[in-house]
Amino acid sequence: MTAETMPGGEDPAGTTAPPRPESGAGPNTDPGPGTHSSVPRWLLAQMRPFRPYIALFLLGSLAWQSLTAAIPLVTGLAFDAILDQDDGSPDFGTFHAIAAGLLALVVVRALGGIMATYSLETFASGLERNARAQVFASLLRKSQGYFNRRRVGDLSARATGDAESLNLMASPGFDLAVDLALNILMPIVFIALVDPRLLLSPVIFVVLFALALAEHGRRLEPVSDEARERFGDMTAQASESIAGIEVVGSTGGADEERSRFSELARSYRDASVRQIRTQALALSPLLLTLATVGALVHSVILLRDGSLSIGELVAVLGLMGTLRAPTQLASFSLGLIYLGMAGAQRIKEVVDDPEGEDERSGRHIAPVTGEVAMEGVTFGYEPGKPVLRDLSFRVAPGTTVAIVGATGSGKSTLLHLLNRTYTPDEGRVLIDGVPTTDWDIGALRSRTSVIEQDVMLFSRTIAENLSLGSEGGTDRAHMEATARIAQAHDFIMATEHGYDTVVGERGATLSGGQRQRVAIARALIADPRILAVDDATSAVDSATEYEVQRAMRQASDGRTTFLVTPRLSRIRAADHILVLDAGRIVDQGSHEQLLQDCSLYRRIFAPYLSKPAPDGPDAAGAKEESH
Ligand SMILES: Nc1ncnc2c1ncn2[C@@H]1O[C@H](COP(=O)(O)OP(=O)(O)OP(=O)(O)O)[C@@H](O)[C@H]1O
Repeated sequence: MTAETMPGGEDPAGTTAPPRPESGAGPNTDPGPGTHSSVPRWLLAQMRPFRPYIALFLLGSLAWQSLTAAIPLVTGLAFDAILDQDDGSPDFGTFHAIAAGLLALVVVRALGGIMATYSLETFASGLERNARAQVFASLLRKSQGYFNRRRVGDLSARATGDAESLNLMASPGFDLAVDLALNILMPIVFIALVDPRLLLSPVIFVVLFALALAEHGRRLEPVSDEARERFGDMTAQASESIAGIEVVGSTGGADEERSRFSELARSYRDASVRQIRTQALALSPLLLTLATVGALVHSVILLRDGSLSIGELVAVLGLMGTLRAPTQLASFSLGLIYLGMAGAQRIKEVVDDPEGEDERSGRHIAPVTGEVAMEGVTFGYEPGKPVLRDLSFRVAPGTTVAIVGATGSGKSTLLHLLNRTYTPDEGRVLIDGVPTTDWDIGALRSRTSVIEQDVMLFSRTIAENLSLGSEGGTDRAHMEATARIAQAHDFIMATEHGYDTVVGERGATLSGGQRQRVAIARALIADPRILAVDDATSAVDSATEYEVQRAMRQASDGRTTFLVTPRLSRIRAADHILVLDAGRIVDQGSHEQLLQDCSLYRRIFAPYLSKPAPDGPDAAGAKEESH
């Protein structure tokens, strides 16, 4: 059975890429954030699509357990047929009939067992798959701010280890729990059939056992939560260190990273040991031994009375024996269930987090023409700490806007508001006069491209990286034409398989300048009307820088372009310049106007105007172009 055909593969909870509710693209079955008020309720909702499998599992288990309990009883009858005849001669006719019945019971029991196992495994793996899909789909809907405040490794631990804990909770966790319940119920029913007076010991046992389990569960809950949390911490540290392995290596921080990781691995191990130790401290096996001794003593008394046969005594002891395995496994089963509940809690925290709401799309769909305005925009990454304050400006379609300001003044942040990577806390960002919050996010982003300072490529082919985001891919001719504009075609063709060359993770096998040009080509493929370029080319050699600058110039042709660049010639050539200081626009206008009116602008550029082509960027990151 493939994942797609599994129950729940039809996405009962709106787990896989649910349509945006406002887009009108189809029914959104996502229960939405905050609708599961508790973990058990959330788990029940997850189980709903698997009801037929759960029913088959229960039926199969019932068949297995009832027949397992019936076998000692029927064996007892066989003993009686041989030993307990009034005339002293064994009744082989009855014995053979009982033996044939036993064979039939064993076959039916095996079929029940197979049905139970198949249904349970389908249910368990489906539960894991759906939970994982929900985490992933909900992460894709989250706002950028959500990720800024969380560790990637911990989030991926929720989609992997925590989702797997749901599988283990179902199988063998639930399996053992159901076995346990039936294994206790069945012998009790059969013992009652033998002689209701014999219920005394097992019933006392069941009551004490239930009390012991409840207490055991109370102790297991916190240690299980802690084990899952520590697992998340450890995974987060591992993925951060691996992602930053270059820095770790180049700064000689490997020993420190190793000891940090060892520390977290030790905490996880300690938490797991605490969980297992708590699991092992279950009283139930001791209780069962006492109950079996009680049942034996009671049966012998009744045998002496003559009110119980030897066959019945054998049957009762056999039935008490069937309690042993599930009793021993009860705490193991409970441990898995509590670990699963802890995992479910962590998954639920992601899936039901209302922060995902930030990204809800508006309904406005229209071709973007490229008029951009901000009206009193204030924004901060953290509440109460604005990075941009009260920004206002308006530019016509096709304008090139340069943003200048000291490092940390908020230039990159401003670019991220244009395509609603972030939403302003106050004020409005208007694209063609419509607030970004009213735009259908797909329509807005399909014609608004941002070229980041830190270019991110996926470990896929160059062609796949280039057509990222264009539904149905991009035809090769268009891709090549765009790569030529971005000055990327020649170096792409020089790679081993051209456009089909697979790049390393995050584009590691390409140089900084090459990555940038792939990013420019990628941004241009959708023919955006608004282009935001965060250009930090200072790290590349001058020949590459020239190529990148040429690409940037061509890319901005005919588009509303927002430019954060260290290149003075590009700033000077811009139609409009915004001067940022500590998150405020202190002045705006053309280069000449600003040189005349803005003292900060003059301070930034005066040294380079009197002394062209300096070697490095100044405090504002501005330098004269060398080509
Ligand atoms: N993801 C983030 N989470 C929290 N704070 C952030 C984040 N990104 C930037 N900041 C903070 O916002 C402020 C503005 O950063 P931003 O990157 O916009 O400045 P910038 O002018 O582009 O700087 P630079 O010229 O160095 O690139 C800085 O104080 C920075 O620490």
